[in-house]
Amino acid sequence: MGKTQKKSAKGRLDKWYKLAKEQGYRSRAAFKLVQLNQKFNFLEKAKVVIDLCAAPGGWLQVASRACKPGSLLVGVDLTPIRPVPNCQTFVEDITSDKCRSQLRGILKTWKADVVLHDGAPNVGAAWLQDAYGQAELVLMSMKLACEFLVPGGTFVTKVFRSRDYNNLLWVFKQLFNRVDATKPPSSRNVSAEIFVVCRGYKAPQKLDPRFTDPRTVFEEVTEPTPNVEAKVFEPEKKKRNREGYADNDYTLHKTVPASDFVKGNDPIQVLGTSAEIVFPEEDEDSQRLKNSEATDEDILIHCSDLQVLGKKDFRELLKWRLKVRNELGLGKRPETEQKTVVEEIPEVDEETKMDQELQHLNETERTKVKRERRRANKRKQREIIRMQMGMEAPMEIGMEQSTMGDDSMFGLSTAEKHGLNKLTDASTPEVPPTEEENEVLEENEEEYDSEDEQERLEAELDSMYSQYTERKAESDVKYKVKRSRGDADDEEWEGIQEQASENEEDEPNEASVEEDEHLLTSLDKKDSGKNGLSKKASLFFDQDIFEGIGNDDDADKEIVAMNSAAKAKRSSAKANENESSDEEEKTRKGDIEVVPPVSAQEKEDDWDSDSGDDGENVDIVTAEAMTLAQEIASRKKSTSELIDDGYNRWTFQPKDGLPDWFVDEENHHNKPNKPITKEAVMALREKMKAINARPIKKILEAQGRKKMRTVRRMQNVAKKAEGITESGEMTEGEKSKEISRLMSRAMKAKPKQKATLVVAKGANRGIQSRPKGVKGKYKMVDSRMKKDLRAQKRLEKKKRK
Ligand SMILES: C[S@@+](CC[C@H](N)C(=O)[O-])C[C@H]1O[C@@H](n2cnc3c(N)ncnc32)[C@H](O)[C@@H]1O
Repeated sequence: MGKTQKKSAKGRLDKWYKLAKEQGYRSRAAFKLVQLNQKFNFLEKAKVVIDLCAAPGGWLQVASRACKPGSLLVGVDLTPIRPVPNCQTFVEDITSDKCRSQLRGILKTWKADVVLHDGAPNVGAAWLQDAYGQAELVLMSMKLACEFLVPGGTFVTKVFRSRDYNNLLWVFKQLFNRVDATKPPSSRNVSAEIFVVCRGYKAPQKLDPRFTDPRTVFEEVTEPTPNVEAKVFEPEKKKRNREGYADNDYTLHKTVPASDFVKGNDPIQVLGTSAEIVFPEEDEDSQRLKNSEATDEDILIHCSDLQVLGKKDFRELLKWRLKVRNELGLGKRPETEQKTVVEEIPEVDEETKMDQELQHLNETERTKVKRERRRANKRKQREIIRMQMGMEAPMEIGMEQSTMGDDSMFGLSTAEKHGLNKLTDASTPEVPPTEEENEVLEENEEEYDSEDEQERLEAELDSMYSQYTERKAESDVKYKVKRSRGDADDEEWEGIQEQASENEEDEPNEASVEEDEHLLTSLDKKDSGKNGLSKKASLFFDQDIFEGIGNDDDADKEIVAMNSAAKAKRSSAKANENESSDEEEKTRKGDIEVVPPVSAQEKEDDWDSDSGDDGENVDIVTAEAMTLAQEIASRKKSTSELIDDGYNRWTFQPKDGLPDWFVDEENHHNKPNKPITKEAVMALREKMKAINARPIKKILEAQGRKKMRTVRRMQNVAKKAEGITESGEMTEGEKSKEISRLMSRAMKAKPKQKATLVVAKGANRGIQSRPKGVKGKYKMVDSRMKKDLRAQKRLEKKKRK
């Protein structure tokens, strides 16, 4: 960087040239489109692309690689283009009517998503003339683009920085929503070319002919006095006042040494008239400036092309100049210079008036849009309230599932937009907002600053989420099952003990009562010689923190008393059944029993009593539950271990006040990873196999019906047999014969009525009703079926032989 690039034949063979060779592009220009597309992303979505002035075809190659397969790519140029895969090309002058009709013939009723234009008349010695010719060509290409572009389409063109540059830009802005001028890195600095990407074609019903008439567009605008300050400080606003290259001075690329810019008294003049600030090696001061700490990469980039800088960049350069002036010991800026900077930009010309008018119009438009948005929000809110009151179904207000994606009300993006970013931003470091962001923020603040508004939005968010879950449950059975299972799981996990006592309400399980009692007893005994505690436990309880616990631990005693009372209640129930034990009798007397440490055997008994019949009939359906069940059954885990396991980082996660969608997401993703064993999985599989092996309900019902029919038949036979035995007309032999005949008839299943097969051909082809002449059950078949059957029989016969 810094070195002036020479526009010599050797200079052309730069890295882009080599890269183009390497990647098989026909021209180094291809990289310009690659880089433009990287920045603005217009090719990926395009289905129809027109490349005006396409020879030798580099841009067409890029388009054919970037667009979707099957896209229509058309290239036109004065010179023939060698065939490019997936592209159609023809030779024509883009300014001619023939070109237009040929394009129409290829595109038929289609419209182009992107129109590219990289045309340039052969820039020779007569620069001024050629520059005008190029600007005219651009205008013609724009005219063609307007005819073929879809609304919202993109037009990419190359423009030379000349007198007409600003006029062209002004026209583009009238026809497109966004106009960006840029110089891709692969475009040589010495070249005056600049690329303009115009997005969002407004597609006016009638194109004002003045926009495409070179005489009107390039009409001279008289500039009373050149205003360099305006160029630097208001480059966007004052673009139309730029006079391009000075008369009789057609040097395309003016450079100025950095030392001149820094030492000089009129930096603004320099910035307004030069194309590049260079750091020549022979200039000691410039080199010092280059190596200065204040000179970062951004500054070097700004210096390399002043023509594409904006207001902010110019300010940065001026700030940098001040810094390095101090470093060079040049001190403060001379008075005159300071004056220049603060000086007000003179306004008053007609152009400024037009600008002001335009600004005013824009302002009015913005206010209108804002008002409409606010109204739409209010309407939506009213509709939601109506819906919540059951006055309207969600579909009636157009909240379909499709809107429930990222952009939906509970999508994070929307939530953030509506000021709910607190939820997601907690850990994000604060980044100072840019000017544009500030504007947006201010707008948002204006609209959503009140707390009521936030609450309303949250309520809206919640209600839409519940609708979403309902819809999801309706359409997704799996989700329904999962949710119903999940609801049970969703109850806050309060540890195993609490859950157990919840289940049994005021009947705490015996093991837990004894655990508590045992703990207290152990604590009691701590002072009196730590009986019953292991050495490790004794050491643990020896710590200062436990001092005095054993003496006045009323709370714990209260717990034990409560547990004992519950136990007493249960014991009395048992006593009624004459099954009272000694222990229970003691409890009935109201004693707070001091239980000796539980021995291994007693512990085992605990397990036995735990697995008692009063437990709920729990169905184990997950591998985690099966693992736990096996551990309990095989006594790998004790009660206290289970309780300990119940306390983890998920145990006391507060869920109050959190929105449902957030809690659902948490339940889905943030959950304990409970261990499972291979045995548990196998056991579960076996269980499922056994369940699957059971006959299904319908079969069971059919079997039952059959049984019932047989019983009824037998009852009938019994009645008839009674009649036969009582009859006096028959001999004993005849009677028994008749009865056994009746019996065998009743036992015989009625032969199934066979269906008549009717071939669907001739008059029977495609009929919906009963075929003529067919009685009873029938089945429509095609001739093929019968033939297949015959073939099968033949084969079987053959095998038997
Ligand atoms: C810089 S080249 C285009 C390079 C091309 N984009 C690529 O990537 O290979 C400029 C082209 O514009 C063409 N051109 C100039 N005036 C034209 C016109 N009136 N109609 C059609 N093509 C024109 C020239 O023939 C030349 O091939």
